[in-house]
Amino acid sequence: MFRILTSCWPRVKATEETRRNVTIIIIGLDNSGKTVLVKAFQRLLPSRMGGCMKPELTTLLLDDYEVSVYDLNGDRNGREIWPSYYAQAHGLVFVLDSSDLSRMQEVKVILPHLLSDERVAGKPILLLANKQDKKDALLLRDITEYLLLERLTNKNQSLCRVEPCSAIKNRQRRNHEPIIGGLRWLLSAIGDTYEELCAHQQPLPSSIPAPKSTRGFGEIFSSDRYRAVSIRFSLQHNFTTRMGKSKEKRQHLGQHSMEPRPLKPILQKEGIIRPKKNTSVTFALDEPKEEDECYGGNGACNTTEPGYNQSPQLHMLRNLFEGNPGSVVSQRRKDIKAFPHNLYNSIPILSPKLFSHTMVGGQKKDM
Ligand SMILES: Nc1nc2c(ncn2[C@@H]2O[C@H](COP(=O)(O)OP(=O)(O)OP(=O)(O)O)[C@@H](O)[C@H]2O)c(=O)[nH]1
Ligand SMILES: [Mg+2]
Repeated sequence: MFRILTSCWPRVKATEETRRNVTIIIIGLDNSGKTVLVKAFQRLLPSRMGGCMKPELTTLLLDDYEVSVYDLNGDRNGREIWPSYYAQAHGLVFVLDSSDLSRMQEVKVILPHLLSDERVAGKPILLLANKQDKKDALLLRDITEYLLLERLTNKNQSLCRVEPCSAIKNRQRRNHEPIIGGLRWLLSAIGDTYEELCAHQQPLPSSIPAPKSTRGFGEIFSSDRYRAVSIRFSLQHNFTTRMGKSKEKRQHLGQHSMEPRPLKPILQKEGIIRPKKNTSVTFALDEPKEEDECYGGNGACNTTEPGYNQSPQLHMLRNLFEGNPGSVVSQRRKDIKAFPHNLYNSIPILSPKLFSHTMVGGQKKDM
């Protein structure tokens, strides 16, 4: 017995030595399901709680990573302290409640601020579209279109993957494959630029500032949900508002006294909500041209490989609207692999600076 243990020890030690320490933060509006998700991770993976000093901290082991996960509150006060954690995080998980249409606009306002923060820009982000078990849950393609995710992630150079999930879906492990798969993707995206991310990492401030009562990030964006849904948008207009007010003013949602309007009928009217169908939607984007690859600056492509003789925009659009199932994209086209699960849709979005424009509603829009 002793001999068996001693022979195993070098291997365990080697694993510990090669294990990478990664910090991620889990954020999103209050009630989106962050804590339930963390509990699911704790059930599914070897884990350690942060103890009484840091109740928001959980440590997970997955693959070659030891992951410190901070579950941050999403209410108004909680949002004020998110920024204290940005510089320490290697990557982010943003959780949204796919069924809470009345708060989608809040998410839409928060995300650009989050992704453009200099402590966040360029870091990989996993967006978990939670509560897919609810019958009103929005489809992934509607969420990504509405939140302008492709544009946002390109602009801020952040790799982003959107994963539909249900944190409370019954407890069998296979039902949680989307969240484990999503976490794996996040870790591997972090692993690809680990040294660079570590070089910019800063430790948590010794004391996290208490939320101020002055008007801050949390207050601007967490104002009452019915005001938030009064913003109108349309696919044709790239979801910009039509209120004729200045951009800055439009972002301060609370300033408008428009009648609250339910979001779902607007989405339906604008053709954004399509019949519910669990088809997969995948973006497949290339990195900028390498010597031996196609898609030069002029968009020309000489390869004869099947499926590669189309512009990246068209390819992306085809995947988006024809719902090519079952493919997943890693950072380069040549690394595209079979998608490991088919329980839910998935939209991995890869966004090195690739496009000067995007296709929305069949129209070319400048970025
Ligand atoms: N139907 C359904 N309910 C869920 C799911 N995930 C979480 N919930 C419920 O949503 C509510 C909020 O979940 P929490 O995990 O506490 O939300 P949170 O994001 O941590 O909220 P804050 O800590 O306040 O920011 C709870 O009642 C959960 O049971 C899900 O996938 N489906
Ligand atoms: Mg919570």
